[in-house]
Amino acid sequence: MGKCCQMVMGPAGTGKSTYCKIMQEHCQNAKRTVHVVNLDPAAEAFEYEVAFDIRDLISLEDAMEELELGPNGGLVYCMEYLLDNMDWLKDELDKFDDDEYIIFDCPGQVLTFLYPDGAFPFGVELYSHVPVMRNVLDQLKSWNYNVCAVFLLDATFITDPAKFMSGALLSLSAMVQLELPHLNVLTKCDLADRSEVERFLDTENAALISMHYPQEDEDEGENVMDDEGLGRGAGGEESADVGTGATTAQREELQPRGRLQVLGAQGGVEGARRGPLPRLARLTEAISGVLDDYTMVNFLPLDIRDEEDIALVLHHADYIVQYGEDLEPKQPKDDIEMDA
Ligand SMILES: Nc1nc2c(ncn2[C@@H]2O[C@H](COP(=O)(O)OP(=O)(O)OP(=O)(O)O)[C@@H](O)[C@H]2O)c(=O)[nH]1
Repeated sequence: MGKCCQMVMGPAGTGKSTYCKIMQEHCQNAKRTVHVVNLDPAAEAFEYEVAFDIRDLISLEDAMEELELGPNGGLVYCMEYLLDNMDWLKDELDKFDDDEYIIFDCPGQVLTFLYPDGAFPFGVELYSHVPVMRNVLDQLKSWNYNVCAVFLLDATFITDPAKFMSGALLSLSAMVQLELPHLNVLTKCDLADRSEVERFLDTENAALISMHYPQEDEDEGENVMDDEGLGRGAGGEESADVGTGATTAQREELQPRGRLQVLGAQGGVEGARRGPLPRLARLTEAISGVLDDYTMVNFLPLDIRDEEDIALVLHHADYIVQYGEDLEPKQPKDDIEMDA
């Protein structure tokens, strides 16, 4: 049987370590061996049985202290250090038998700033903007590992489809950059209403977006964005920030820059509550339409209290990495009894 592994990734706090723990327990109960490896140099504690730990090679704390780096630079440095020391990883992996199944608990994104309501972490995109994770994965593949990316997103995101969609785009960018077979999992389903989760997953993104942010009558003063992403009325005058009464400079400080604006914030915290500007809402809807049309990002729900959910996620991952393909088919129990 070939070597198989899952790379468990996703934004910070989406439940990567918890996923590894419940998969390990599930497999132990099924008398199946999996090894969980910690590849997060920022990890503090985890509840699974760790096979080996990147922090024995380098930890984020040491990198930040010794090189006077911030958390983003420190994390990228640690992963590059791993890449320079792949013989360490190879030596550790070689201690396992050839047919062992490994689950890698990968780093989350570093928090550099927060979405206006404080819930969505964005930062250095280790999986899409720097090549280091891709290079680590290429090495694993060259050592004959069948690799599956398991990308986790928090079910509580479904309360805001635009936020959920930005998470789906993160998953998509990881898919594009890593070029790995990919499984998307919606974690923490125990915290959400199950029927709501099912309804959400069955509804197309574009429909969700338009339900959540109904379009206003755009003839009545369409907003447009200038180069700096500040809202202006149709006549070109700068729109007042009704929610906060903030000055332009204050609003600029409140507003996250770049792609976040595409997904909808106008005028800081209050603006984010009001929803996106009409033009941005149309863009968000168009992007979600593309995701729908090409069935690019689908999620499997995971409630960690539900063994069927856990088994189904594992089954999909096994299928992707072709785990057990060359196992001898088991004799059905009835046949064994009849033989005896
Ligand atoms: N209710 C519930 N809480 C969860 C679940 N998964 C994770 N959590 C909680 O969410 C928090 C973060 O979980 P972790 O498993 O540490 O998440 P992570 O993605 O490994 O976090 P980082 O390594 O910091 O990126 C912890 O307080 C967990 O107890 C879940 O399925 N249900």
